[in-house]
Amino acid sequence: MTAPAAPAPDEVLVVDADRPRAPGPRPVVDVAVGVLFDRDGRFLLTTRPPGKAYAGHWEFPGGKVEPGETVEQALRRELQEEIGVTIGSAHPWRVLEADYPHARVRLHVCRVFDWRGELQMHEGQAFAWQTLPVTVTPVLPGTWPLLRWMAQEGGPETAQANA
Ligand SMILES: Nc1nc2c([nH]c(=O)n2[C@H]2C[C@H](O)[C@@H](COP(=O)(O)OP(=O)(O)OP(=O)(O)O)O2)c(=O)[nH]1
Repeated sequence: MTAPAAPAPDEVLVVDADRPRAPGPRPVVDVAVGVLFDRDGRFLLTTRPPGKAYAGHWEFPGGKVEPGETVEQALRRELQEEIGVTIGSAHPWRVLEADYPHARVRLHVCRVFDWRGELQMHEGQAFAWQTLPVTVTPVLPGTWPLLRWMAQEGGPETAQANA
């Protein structure tokens, strides 16, 4: 069975362009990212755990898609593993390609309105429920475009209506 074609990105971002990359073509790593809303229309940001690239930077929770997984399955697994919540539907929203010194990633950003469970930070992350403009710092470079898209699109009511 052939893998489904990769979706065209809505935007391509080069991060820290002055820092060296491995020479030659680099594989693109698929990442499932969740914009999780609470009942008050706030969204969740978490910090990148110690030991990872850009540790301590704020991002939307998520992680790499494993072979054979759909984006929704990957997001469900990652959110269970990392923050202890079980999600219902994940609504595909946008795709961002980010070229970092450590990796090239394709972020499949989904919106999640339906989830249950108590937040548990299993990897020692900090978390914050946020509205725009966000008050946490530093924000991961590859998270800024998502926040900009949210600002362009309006509040959570608009997000849910368009999901
Ligand atoms: N989760 C998440 N990742 C993001 C965002 N923006 C962004 O550029 N990224 C990038 C950073 C990383 O290069 C990549 C996510 O990979 P990761 O290493 O955190 O994934 P993972 O949890 O599966 O990690 P591991 O199993 O290798 O430890 O996506 C975002 O808002 N959320």
